[in-house]
Amino acid sequence: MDFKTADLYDSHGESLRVCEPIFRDFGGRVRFCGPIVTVKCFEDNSFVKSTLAEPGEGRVLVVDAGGSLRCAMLGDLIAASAVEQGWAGVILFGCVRDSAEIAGMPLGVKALATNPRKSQRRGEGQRDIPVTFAGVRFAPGDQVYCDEDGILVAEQPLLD
Ligand SMILES: O=C([O-])CC(=O)C(=O)O
Repeated sequence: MDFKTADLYDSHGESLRVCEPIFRDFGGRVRFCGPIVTVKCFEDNSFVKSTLAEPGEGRVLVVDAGGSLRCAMLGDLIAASAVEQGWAGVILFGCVRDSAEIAGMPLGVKALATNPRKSQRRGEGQRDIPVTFAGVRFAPGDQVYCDEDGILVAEQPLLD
């Protein structure tokens, strides 16, 4: 997968949605892209766990976790399940934990920060709805492109 977000921006300009630069990279892959699947949840990672246990088929899970810094929505076990199932990555508007292990995994992970506290699982959340954070709307089926410079969202695939 050979692309740079800066070059994609130069080619496609403001037809792309450009995320505000609030994310850090935690995964072993920094450059990743794919069709978007969405989850919306708050301090409850039930839907993150169940979605990443399904076949990923190279898609990217975008999690609107409300920007909470109070607990982690993704740890090494769920991240390992995402790798096993073939997800390209996770963009998480929230926190991760087990960051040392996640850094060694072939998975893209962009999130806000780390927190050792785990979330509660009450089975609450929503799936496959448009979500908005970091100044950008992420709709299921949109394409997302991530690298060390940031995150771009497009309505159509940009690469061959
Ligand atoms: O289980 C959780 O809630 C998060 C976690 O630590 C893991 O994925 O290993």
